Amino acid sequence: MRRAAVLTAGSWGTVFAKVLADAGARVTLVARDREVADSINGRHVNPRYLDGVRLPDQVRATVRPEQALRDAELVVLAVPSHALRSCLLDWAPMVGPGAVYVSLMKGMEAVTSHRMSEVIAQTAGVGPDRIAVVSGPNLAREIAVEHPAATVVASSSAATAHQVQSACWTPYLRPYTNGDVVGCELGGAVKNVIALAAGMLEGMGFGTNSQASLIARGLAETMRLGAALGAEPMTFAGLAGLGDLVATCGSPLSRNRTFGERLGRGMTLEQVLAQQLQVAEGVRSCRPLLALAEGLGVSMPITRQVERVLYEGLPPLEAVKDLMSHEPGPEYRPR
Ligand SMILES: NC(=O)C1=CN([C@@H]2O[C@H](COP(=O)(O)OP(=O)(O)OC[C@H]3O[C@@H](n4cnc5c(N)ncnc54)[C@H](O)[C@@H]3O)[C@@H](O)[C@H]2O)C=CC1
Ligand SMILES: O=C(CO)COP(=O)(O)O
Repeated sequence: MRRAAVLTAGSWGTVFAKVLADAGARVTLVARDREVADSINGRHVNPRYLDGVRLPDQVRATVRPEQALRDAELVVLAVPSHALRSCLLDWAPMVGPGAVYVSLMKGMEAVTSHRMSEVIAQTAGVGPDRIAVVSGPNLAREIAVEHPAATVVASSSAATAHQVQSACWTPYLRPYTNGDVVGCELGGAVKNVIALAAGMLEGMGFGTNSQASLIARGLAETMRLGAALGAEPMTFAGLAGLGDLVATCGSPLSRNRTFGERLGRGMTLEQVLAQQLQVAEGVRSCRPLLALAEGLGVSMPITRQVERVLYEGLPPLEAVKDLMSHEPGPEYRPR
């Protein structure tokens, strides 16, 4: 039986632990809190992040990472992106020599603008053949109740991608492989910023044309950045690109969209943050994404306006007016 460690027991980590167990693995889920671990072991539920969903018996929980990592063939990482480097510095020495690292995360590191697979390679000291990324339209709560969905497993190693694909193929989750790690990670990180903007539009009362225009132009700026970084254009037409943008921008389950909606209704960043119990990755990722884009001479006007709303106090309606007043040009331009 395949052995997997999932760190940690937040929303997506808990649901992905269920996916792996339903696909036949023995899973150890690392919780930060003993109460959560006890509840998973005793009652098979994670009341803090996934109330009402029973986890399979093959999911066991611990608060001790070394217990989970000791014999894990798959090390699945689901922490907020800003915490990954410091977490892995602790965890990587406990990981066995042949284990594959699987990133579920959709964010960029502040200051370095590194993608999560880059942070894994640096801190764990492993080559790209031992890293895979899972991304796609995968709202945790829907996967938890087994609504059918598809996802992408990206790795530069086809063998690793296939290994992770077979580890997470269930009757309700259909994983496709993709060799384009850069494109899959960028799709996941940028869509969170665009979902913040989608929420703002919702909060201001705008309709479907506004949302669809945002999704299409958000995809355009994702693709420009991707092209500059050598990503495959077709990745953005797939699950980790358009698929995830549509899911996240359209769903009230999205934390990023909900965060944006509150800003659109007039709340301040501090007020929204005070209510936020789970991570909304776009809030921290928009700056490193912009820094990356600026360094490459790529224009990301929507991401820039989201940053202005978040960190410069620009009212969302002014951000919309600004975007609408730019001199209109051709629909596609490389930069
Ligand atoms: N929830 C979802 O629907 C999906 C989430 N993701 C991505 O998965 C990643 C994790 O998201 P969620 O599990 O949803 O987040 P969450 O907010 O529900 O859970 C975060 C987990 O990380 C732990 N944590 C929080 N701060 C930490 C720190 N400073 N150091 C170490 N651990 C810390 C928490 O205890 C919790 O176990 C994010 O990058 C997110 O974008 C990807 C696909 C779907
Ligand atoms: O990545 C997700 C769906 O694919 C989850 O989005 P949120 O983090 O906005 O909830």
